Order: sequence, then C-alpha cells, then structure tokens
Amino acid sequence: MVGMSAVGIGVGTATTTTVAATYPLLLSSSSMLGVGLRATTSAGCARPCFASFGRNTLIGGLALTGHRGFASLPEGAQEVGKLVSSATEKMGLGDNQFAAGGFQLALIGGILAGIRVLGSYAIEYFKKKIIVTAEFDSRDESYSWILNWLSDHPYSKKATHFSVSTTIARGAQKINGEGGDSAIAATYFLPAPGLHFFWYRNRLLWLHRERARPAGSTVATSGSAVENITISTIGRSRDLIQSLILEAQRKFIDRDQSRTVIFQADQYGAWRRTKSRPKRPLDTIVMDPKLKNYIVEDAKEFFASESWYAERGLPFRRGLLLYGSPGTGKTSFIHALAGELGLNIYVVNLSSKNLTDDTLSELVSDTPSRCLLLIEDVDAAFVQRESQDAAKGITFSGLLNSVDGVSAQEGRILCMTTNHLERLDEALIRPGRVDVRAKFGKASQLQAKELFIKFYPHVSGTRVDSSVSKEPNNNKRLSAPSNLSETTNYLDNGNSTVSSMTSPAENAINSLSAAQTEALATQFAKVIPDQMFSIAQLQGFLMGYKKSPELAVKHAEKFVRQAGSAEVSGTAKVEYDEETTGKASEKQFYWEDDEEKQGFREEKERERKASLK
Ligand SMILES: Nc1ncnc2c1ncn2[C@@H]1O[C@H](COP(=O)(O)OP(=O)(O)OP(=O)(O)O)[C@@H](O)[C@H]1O
Repeated sequence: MVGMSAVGIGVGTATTTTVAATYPLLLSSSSMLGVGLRATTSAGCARPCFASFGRNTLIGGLALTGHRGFASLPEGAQEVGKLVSSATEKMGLGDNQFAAGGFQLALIGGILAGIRVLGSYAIEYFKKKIIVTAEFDSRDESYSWILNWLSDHPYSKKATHFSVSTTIARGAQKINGEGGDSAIAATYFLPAPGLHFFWYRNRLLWLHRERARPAGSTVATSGSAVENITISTIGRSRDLIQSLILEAQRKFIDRDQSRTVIFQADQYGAWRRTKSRPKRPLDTIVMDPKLKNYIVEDAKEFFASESWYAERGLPFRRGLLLYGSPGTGKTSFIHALAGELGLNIYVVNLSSKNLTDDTLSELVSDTPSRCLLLIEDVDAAFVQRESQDAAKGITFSGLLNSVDGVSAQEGRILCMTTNHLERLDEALIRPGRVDVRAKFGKASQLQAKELFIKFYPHVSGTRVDSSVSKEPNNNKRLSAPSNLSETTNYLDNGNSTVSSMTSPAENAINSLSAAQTEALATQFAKVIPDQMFSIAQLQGFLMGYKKSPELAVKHAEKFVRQAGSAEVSGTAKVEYDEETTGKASEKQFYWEDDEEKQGFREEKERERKASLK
C-alpha cells in the first residue's frame, strides 16, 4: 500500500486472479496517479472476480469494462465510466488496450483521491462547526492542570480502564498518603489512554488520551513518551471547555497555595516546573532579625509600588544579592522569602552548557510578572568558562542584557547568590541591577543558641522533630565542605549508622521543659566560637544527635576541637586568618581530593566510635 502522494503501479495480467489481487493494491492506495496495464480477461469473468474487493471492485470494474460498455454497472458508476472512456478516446489511446487501461486507472485513482481529500476536508469542516475541542500536551503545564482536575473527577474514580500514577506533574507529588501516612506513596487514578465519555455541568464530553511513542522506539516509555489529551463536546461555543480549563487551573494553583514551586530551564530553553516544596517559614532561618525584616519588608514594598515606579519611568524590577560563606543560609532564605511573599522561584543555572545569551534573554522575559528569579553562584559561571570552552554558554554582557535589558520581565525580584563577592564585576552589582546587598556570615553564639532551640523544639512536654529534621535531604553537600560537616553528613546519610552508634537510651525522646532546653542551648552556644562555623555545619553536627540535646552539648567541645585539629591530621586543609582572629577565614575548609575525604571520614568515625565506648 502506498501513501496519498505516491504513485501506484499495478500490473494486470491475463488471469482474473491477478487482476483481483493487483487492482485493490493500486486503487486503495489513493494514489494521484495510477499506472497499469489493462487486464485482457473476458468481461464475463470480471464481475465475480471483483466481488470480494469492496469499493475497489467498482473502480476495477470501470477500468475493465470502460472500453466495452457499462450496462452491467450501477448508474452513477456508468456515468464515471463513460467519462473515463471518452477521456481515453480523446487522448487517442482507444486503440491501445494496455495504455488505455493504464490511463483509465490513473484517472480514476486521481478522481478517487480527490474525492477522498475533499471528503476529509468536508468532514473536518463540519467537525469544527459542531464540535469544540481543546488539546493539551504533556510538555505544557496546562497538562498538569487537566490531570489534576481529572484525578478528582468522579469519572476517574469509577472508570474501569484507568491508569495509576504517583505524580501528575514533575515535582507535584500529592501531599498525603491518604490517612496522613507519609510512608505510603500518594496515588492518582486517571483515565487510561483511549477514549472516555464523562459528564461535566450536565453536558456530555469526551476525552481522548494518547501516548506517543518516542521516535525509533517500539515501546512507549513513560520517561520520554509525550502524551496528549483532547477534550471535546458538541456545540459551537467554547465557554464550557474554557470554564473547565479555568476550573482546572484554579484547582491546581490552589493546591500549590501552601507550597513553593520551583521552575528550571529545560534543554529547549523553556521554563519547566521541577519541584514544589512546602513553604519554608521565615522563622526557620537563623539570621540577624533586623536584616531578615529589612529584606522582607523591602520586597513587600516593592510589589506594592508598581505605580510609583511607573510614574517615575523606572523599570519595575528589584535586585537582591546575598553573599557569604557556603552553608550560611542564602538559598534557604530565598526559599523562605518566596514562601512569605507567595511567589514561585525560577532558577537559572548559568553553568548550563545549553544556555546561550538568547535563551537566557528569552527565559528571563518569559518569567511571570510576580516571581523570584534566582541565579545561584553567580560568580562561578564565568570563572569555569574561562578554563573551558569560551565559545559555549553565555557571555557576561549577555547576562547583563538579560537581567535588565529592554525585554527583561517587569515585576520580578532578581536574587543572586555568591560565595565570593570580590569576584563579581562591578557592572553586575551596580545599583539598579542590585538594590540590596546582604552578607550572610558564620554563626554568632547567639545564632548557635537560636539554632539549638529551633532544632529541639518542645511541644507539650514531648520532643518533636524540628522542621529542619523533617527534611531529610536538607543537609545538602556544601560546595566547600568542612571536615566536620563531612563527618556528620556521612553519618546522617545512613540512618542505620547513626542508630547503631547510639544506644537506645540516646534515642529515647526526652521531654525537657522549655527552660531546660534553653539552658542546654546556652551551654552549647558558649562552646561554639563566634563566627567559626556556618549554620549548615552546626546543623550537620546536631543531626548526629537528633533526639538527644544533652549529648549534643556533651560532644560540642570535641566537635570544636576536631575542627581545629583538621589541619594537624593532614587530611584536610584549613585556611586560617591567623593575623586577625586565629579562626578559619571566609574561605573555609576544602579538600584536596576524594581519597583524602574518604580517609578523613574513616579516621573521624574511628575516633567517634572510640569516644562512645
Ligand atoms: N541561617 C540559616 N538558618 C537556617 N538553616 C540554615 C541556615 N544556614 C544554613 N542552613 C541550613 O544549611 C543547609 C544549607 O543552607 P543553604 O543552602 O541555604 O546555604 P547557602 O548559603 O545557600 O550555601 P551555598 O553558598 O553553598 O549555596 C540547609 O539545610 C539549611 O537549612
């Protein structure tokens, strides 16, 4: 079988069997041009032979009988036959039976194809006139709205052909196990691929869900398969389906009310929702309360003063630069700020090889008008690039143009973070691009105390896990980790290791009074030198004693001592700013290579085990 535009070539022979086998091939191909040799079978034999080939029989019959008369064919077909026959005569092919047959078939094929094409256009036209259809593609966010909406629709709960999914959008997991059991993965029941009919506002709608196979694959894999949903109804007005879409969108947004959604650029340079997290309360961030308050109020005021900016012809944009050592809470604060302001975060990774000046500019202009645009480690992209392929990725001027060029989106706050303020070009952080600069320093003793109290919150005489410890992966690997955070990260990464190293008594949930907790926090803070550790390091240490604040206090001194002895051990390098404080400087600890890291971990673990004996 050949396609619509192909040329069909049929070869008829003297036997009726071959004619029957050949003509369907030729004629059902819808070819615009059919070339064939006319069968030289007897007229009497032709009709029974074609009987089993449906409508091709008629065409075959026309071709065969066109030269001899059409008495035995239906009236309409006779007319077409006569037309074909007279065209053949006019072409002067009447005497050559083979050429005439071929020409007739070509003509008939053309007419048939034309009728088909016109027919399908007509059907499409009438479909559009009486059926309203909306289409959703899994590469677009609206697809998640529809899946979310469908998962709650009564039809999905009773459909006998349904699919089960644990997620309806990347990063949009259901927030339960039903019954609140977070250990049970949440599930969505959705109409399976295929055709489904359901009711919406007393009108019948039908839904077609289709899963496209990735090119070159015979199996539709969920990872790469593109899905497509169409929802249709009879009528000429789009109102019903539009209101369904709006309802689905609202529902989806509502369910994100208590969450911060994070978007990242995909390989095509378009924003893609990657995850959503419960909003992080601002009071989980340990930092100078004045600074915290200043930034939050500044952001609120910014969003409330659009007309003020417009009246003065100023671009309605705000820039925030957070700088300081790794693990001091810059990223965490931005998440908390987004939660406080009810904004989503759009993250740009400047080191991405897929990012060019053009895609960055497009991404920035595609951000919604109220959001936080986050560029982390803004210094890193250009430093790395110098040593790699300078032709790849974005340029510095491309970055400048994107963040405040003419096409840059208005109404957003650009947040940049860096561990190295001194490496940033003045042009990038000049007023107008960066309006607020905030330094995130190492923990003061006061902050160490605050962290301790937050880490061991106290509810009705029973200790509960802090919000920090509810996020098991929040103890993310630092880009320049210290010896100590490495040790505790290591312990924290394997819960079994932690519990095997702590006695049942240590795991018992204590019920200290608030005053007792505060007293322990004060003891802890006294031991922790001012501005020596980042909050992440202290948090990493406390993670080793999740349920035992007393033990945390007991081991704190050793923790500090070990930090100081890291250089002596020769396994980690520590840069000291001896002249001034004798404490680790901003540059903090760094490791030579992985082997050193591993060796150090093992040594620390041995020491730790020995101390617990
Ligand atoms: N000031 C803080 N208050 C509360 N938690 C903090 C603070 N600083 C760090 N943490 C905790 O330490 C971890 C790392 O913090 P975060 O990623 O925010 O640091 P950062 O300054 O952005 O680090 P980097 O510069 O390496 O990206 C998180 O789990 C976070 O909860």
